[in-house]
Amino acid sequence: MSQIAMELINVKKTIGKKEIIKGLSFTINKGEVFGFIGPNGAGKTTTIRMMVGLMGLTDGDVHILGNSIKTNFKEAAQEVGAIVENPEMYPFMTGWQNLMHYARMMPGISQERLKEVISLVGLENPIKEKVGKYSLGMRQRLGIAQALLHNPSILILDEPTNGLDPAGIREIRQYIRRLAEQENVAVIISSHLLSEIELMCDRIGIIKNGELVAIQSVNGGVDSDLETLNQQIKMEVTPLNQAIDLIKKHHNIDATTASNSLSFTSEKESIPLIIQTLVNHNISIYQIGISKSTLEDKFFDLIGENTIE
Ligand SMILES: Nc1ncnc2c1ncn2[C@@H]1O[C@H](COP(=O)(O)OP(=O)(O)OP(=O)(O)O)[C@@H](O)[C@H]1O
Repeated sequence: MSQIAMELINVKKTIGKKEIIKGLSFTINKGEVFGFIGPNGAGKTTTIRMMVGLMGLTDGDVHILGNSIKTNFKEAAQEVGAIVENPEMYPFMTGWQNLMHYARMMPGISQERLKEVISLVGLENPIKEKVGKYSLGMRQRLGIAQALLHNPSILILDEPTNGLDPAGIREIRQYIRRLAEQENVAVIISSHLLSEIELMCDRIGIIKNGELVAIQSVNGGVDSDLETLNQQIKMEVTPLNQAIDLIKKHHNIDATTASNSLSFTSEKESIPLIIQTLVNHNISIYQIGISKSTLEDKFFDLIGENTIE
């Protein structure tokens, strides 16, 4: 069975004379959290509106579990749950009553399913309380529960962390990861704040001016089309200068120094080889620290801007 949940095939959108989306093609897998990132005005919301059928495509197609959104809209749409604008909730009704209200509009949603989605987003305790008393994070989770009622294979969230405090973001992150890992739901999240969603995504697609700039595996996945993040390595060694020369000579990497350490960036696969070179030349290694260069650095490199606002 195919692992592909959604496929964008050369999707284009022109509004008036302006080409807003200029031929986007990428796939999203089942059980994957995919971040859709770009500066304000890049075209994220427009793309998402097309993915969920709220807006027509000028050209190209979106396949959802193999069904074209153009020719098999009904089959495609029933596999998608989405929060595109802020979910409409009635503050004077309880969480349960709000969900019941939506469930009545859809055929075949059982009370069991309601309980299931409530537990998926961890709202068992406050579900009998009025939504007016909920925090923004709880309201977002209720919105996710609502979007999941009809058991879709794909959940699309446009800027789900907007306005949330760090604790709220952490909670959303937990439940989204759980959905992907336990329910095999493909989750697509858009954001212009990379640092907020970096930790919850498996892959990130960066969009700028309606074009895909890069697709990046967050944890350095094995997918061959994907560029993995370089590692930033810091080593405390002696003698320092000899170590720098050896790294340059044998691995063609320029290391820099700070106090009695050296640092450099390299692919993960090269790290053991570099260590071996140093050990073979009797360099004493006291400490090694490895950190990923942040996706934010990469993001700014790619879009060539210093700020995303
Ligand atoms: N109905 C429309 N008519 C004309 N231009 C539009 C329309 N909708 C969007 N645009 C333009 O298309 C571009 C992409 O907008 P979009 O809202 O998709 O970006 P975004 O990446 O979601 O940005 P944000 O992070 O600000 O939500 C912008 O330049 C916007 O001005």
